[in-house]
Amino acid sequence: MIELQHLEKRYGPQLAVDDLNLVFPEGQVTALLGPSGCGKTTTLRMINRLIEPTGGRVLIGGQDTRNLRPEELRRRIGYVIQQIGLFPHLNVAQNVATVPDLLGQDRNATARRVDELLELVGLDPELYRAKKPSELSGGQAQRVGVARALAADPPLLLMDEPFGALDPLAREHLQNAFRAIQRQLHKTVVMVTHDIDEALRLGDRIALMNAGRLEQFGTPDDLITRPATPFVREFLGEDATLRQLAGRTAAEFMTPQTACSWPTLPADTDARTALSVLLREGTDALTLLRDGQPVGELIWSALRDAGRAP
Ligand SMILES: Nc1ncnc2c1ncn2[C@@H]1O[C@H](COP(=O)(O)OP(=O)(O)OP(=O)(O)O)[C@@H](O)[C@H]1O
Repeated sequence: MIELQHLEKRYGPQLAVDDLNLVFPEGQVTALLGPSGCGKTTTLRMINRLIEPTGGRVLIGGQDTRNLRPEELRRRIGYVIQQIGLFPHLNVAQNVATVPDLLGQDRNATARRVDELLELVGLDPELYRAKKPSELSGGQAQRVGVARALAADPPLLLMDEPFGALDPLAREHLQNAFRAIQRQLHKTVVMVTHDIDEALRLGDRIALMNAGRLEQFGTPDDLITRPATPFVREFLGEDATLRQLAGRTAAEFMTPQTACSWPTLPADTDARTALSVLLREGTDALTLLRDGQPVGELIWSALRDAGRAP
């Protein structure tokens, strides 16, 4: 568990992070969401001491991080950034093995682990193990970055816009891969994003920040249906998907289907509520009912695509 207590970062007169108090739940993904410049990255980097706070403290497993050496701390915490930072002269396997090698772990065990991780992120080890970063697409390099962060099996993972700079299709693939990995590994993840859609889809919890302060901490459902402040309502209101769903029913987005394969919901439920139920259930679809009978399937992508330009 990671706990921020009165965390503060001051740059001259400016407070980039202002008295932030937060507990990131164990085994869950928390999305740090908010507009550009609100302090998301600064907050993330204070957790692994890439940035030193000017006030307050960070506790990891109850231990004050000021009492740990920064290098030691960083080895225990996986870190994924958008500019992946793979070592260009090392091949994929060597990149993934960086931390286990640094820790002097058994070479054979590491080689097996590298292959497992490459499979987990959807890269065939036979094909990719020996490739150099320059031979990878952006999406493949991001996958290697995720595998590398998982290689030392850290209980904590910090991710800064990990799927940014990818085209929408590659981004969605990698988001799905991440969801599948997380279902298996249950890491405690803090993920910075400015993308509402991504925070709703991947976050078990969302911490919405504004000007260095916390506006709301809650489940995606909490933020959509119970915004704590006008800022939260307005920020989520900017999301194209949520805007398109306003005033419409779930039935308008369903595909006819008489089988009952998913959690159920009445077909005349309003579409925003249906979205929040989908997020809460963590499934890809819901079965819609009329008079207790299945009439259709509401798939996540149908709701999301409502907000995308044709
Ligand atoms: N080294 C620095 N010196 C001075 N000001 C800084 C420094 N780093 C960040 N800031 C300021 O602190 C504030 C928070 O920056 P931060 O990078 O944490 O925001 P962010 O929410 O991650 O933004 P973005 O989504 O654009 O990356 C910004 O106003 C930024 O200009």
